[in-house]
Amino acid sequence: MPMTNLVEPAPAKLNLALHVTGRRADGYHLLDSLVCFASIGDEVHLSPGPLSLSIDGPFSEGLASDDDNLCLRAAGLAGAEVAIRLTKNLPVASGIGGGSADAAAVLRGLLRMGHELPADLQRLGADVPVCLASTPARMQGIGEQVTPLPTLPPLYLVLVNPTVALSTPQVFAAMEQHENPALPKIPDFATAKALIQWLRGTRNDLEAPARRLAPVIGEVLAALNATGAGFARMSGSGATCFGIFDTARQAAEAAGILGRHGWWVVATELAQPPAPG
Ligand SMILES: C[C@@](CO)(OP(=O)(O)O)[C@H](O)COP(=O)(O)OP(=O)(O)OC[C@H]1O[C@@H](n2ccc(N)nc2=O)[C@H](O)[C@@H]1O
Ligand SMILES: Nc1ncnc2c1ncn2[C@@H]1O[C@H](COP(=O)(O)OP(=O)(O)O)[C@@H](O)[C@H]1O
Repeated sequence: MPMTNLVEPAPAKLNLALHVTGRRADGYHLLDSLVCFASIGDEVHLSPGPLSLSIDGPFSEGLASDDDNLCLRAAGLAGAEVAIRLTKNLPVASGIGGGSADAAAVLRGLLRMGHELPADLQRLGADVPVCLASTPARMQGIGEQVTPLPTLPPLYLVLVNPTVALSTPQVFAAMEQHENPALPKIPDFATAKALIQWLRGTRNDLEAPARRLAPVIGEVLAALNATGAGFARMSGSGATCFGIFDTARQAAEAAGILGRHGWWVVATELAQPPAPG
């Protein structure tokens, strides 16, 4: 039965590993990425009505509710008349898929309201297909090949953004080496330790160019390591970095210490899969 007013979470996307394996003739890059989703995220509220968007939340300032907003673009592509309220909890242009996660949440909500998924989701953004399911996946191609993975072990995460917005195209353009090896075989991870061990054999190929554009990323990674992260890396095109901690308590304590830098800091865990239907 189609639903009317509803709320859809838009979980933050994390690229636990991100290899750039080539570049297409149109300039888009081929990726091989282990992607997961955090319980922190934006929130999308949908209700029937003429197409409209209002934005609230800690990062609403500086994000226009105009036709370029990915929420409106997603609803427009689906041909839906819907009133959208976006609660923007995630920093904008920060490598954790905020815009793509929002677009995917609007599309999930519209599905629940009885609409159909539009063709060619990638017109909205390379990350939209993986954000649609918001469950752990291997992402390949330019983002259109999404292979779901088994559930990951519990992860106690701290996300840190030094409040520097990085433009995704600029970070790709600053890469020096576009052809890098693919990810090693992804096993079924029984524990966080096993996952970390595997991550040590992988990279984020966008980290070096992002650090050249925003050297503070190096400080963030050093600070995560200094507060006891078992593993720390930048996500996507940055500048948000994640640390993996042994326990929720250690993550919360580290977040308290890291918050003193004046950065955006949050302790979080992996997202629960979205409710079916
Ligand atoms: C790098 C990644 C990794 O997950 O994450 P973010 O840093 O954006 O979170 C994504 O591929 C980003 O996805 P998304 O932010 O949706 O990118 P899009 O809007 O489609 O593309 C923005 C620009 O990034 C470059 N781009 C994007 C994806 C890709 N596979 N190759 C590219 O070269 C292109 O210059 C493109 O014009
Ligand atoms: N709903 C939205 N949330 C965030 N950014 C949006 C949204 N709609 C459009 N954008 C635009 O998309 C760009 C990329 O933002 P975002 O998706 O947050 O970053 P990233 O791709 O690095 O994860 C921003 O510069 C912003 O202007």
